[in-house]
Amino acid sequence: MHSALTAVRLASKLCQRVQLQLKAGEKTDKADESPVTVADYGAQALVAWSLQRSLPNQPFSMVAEEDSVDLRQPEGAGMAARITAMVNEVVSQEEPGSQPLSEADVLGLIDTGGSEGGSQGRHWVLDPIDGTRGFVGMRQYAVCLGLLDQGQVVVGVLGCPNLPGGQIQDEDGAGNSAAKAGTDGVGVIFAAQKGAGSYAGPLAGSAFPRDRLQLSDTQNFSQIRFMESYESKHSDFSFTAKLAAKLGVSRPALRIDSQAKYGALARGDAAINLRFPRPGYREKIWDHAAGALIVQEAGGVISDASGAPLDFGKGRWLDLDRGIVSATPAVHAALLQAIQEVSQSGD
Ligand SMILES: Nc1ncnc2c1ncn2[C@@H]1O[C@H](COP(=O)(O)O)[C@@H](O)[C@H]1OP(=O)(O)O
Ligand SMILES: [Mg+2]
Ligand SMILES: [Mg+2]
Ligand SMILES: [Mg+2]
Repeated sequence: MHSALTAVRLASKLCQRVQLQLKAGEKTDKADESPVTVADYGAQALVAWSLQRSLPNQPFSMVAEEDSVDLRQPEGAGMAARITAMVNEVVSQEEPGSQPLSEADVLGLIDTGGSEGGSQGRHWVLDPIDGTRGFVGMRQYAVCLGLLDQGQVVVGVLGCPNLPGGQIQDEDGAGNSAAKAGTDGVGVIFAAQKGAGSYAGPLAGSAFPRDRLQLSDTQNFSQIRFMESYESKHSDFSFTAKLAAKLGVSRPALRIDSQAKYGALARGDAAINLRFPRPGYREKIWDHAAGALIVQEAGGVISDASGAPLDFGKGRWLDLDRGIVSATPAVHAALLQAIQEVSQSGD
């Protein structure tokens, strides 16, 4: 757990610096049209560097989102140099006097994320920046690190540099319009260990997060609200609006990017998190592993749209029925019922 916290904090530091300096043109779009920035790559390299340094005698396997293929093309050379410089800036602060990493070292670190994972052995699961669109748009994003042991998530850590430390009250108070990283009380780290609970605390500093998260269940649908993606292309807002109406949830949706939603759910900012991507979209394990454990250890429930638990031991992808839903237990049960009814009604 200590190594995961350290790795996420270092990567978050790099992301915060890059977000402050974001320049147009330093973003590429992958084949699936999702953006990727110097910070996505840099954060992935730093997490690999930090974990290997903290745990030198353990076999290292990591399932992570990015790879260095585009950076090894001639067009990627400038970006690779910039990433190497960013990574070295953080490394030299962490380990003063150390030999700087070469570009080849950094590309090699990024490529340690190519593991297939699975139901055997231990594998780190990393999304170096979840919510890259939020990152580029100066909204929410999260550095997400999980540890799989025999196919089960046993550790989950989320670094959320732009998340307010207190509960989000109003819909646009979610840091969506103004990233205030570094200002007082902004920046939260969530951590969970299987069987040992979920905790939240300040991202800054190095203290173990101390606030134990325990969800209180409710059936009061007129009071609760749900969360969903900020990006309409990531989830079907018309379906979620029908679900909310069916449940009697009248408060407007809280729309924020990334797995910061899972942290927000675990601390009670909202009672439901809904995600219904377009048909054919394949969910990846790094988009949910850390957040799922944080929700479960706080007393929440997460499943696919049919109620089946998520199986993180099947490789890089999740195999599931339509969407992913998480909520407090009684609300989750009502939600599954509502999903069936709204799907059957066909309107
Ligand atoms: N077309 C898509 N549909 C659904 N999710 C997507 C799509 N493209 C990228 N994502 C991923 O969805 C997650 C963001 O969800 P949300 O909108 O709820 O924050 C991210 O992991 C993002 O990837 P990435 O990690 O590259 O940002
Ligand atoms: Mg991406
Ligand atoms: Mg992601
Ligand atoms: Mg990502």
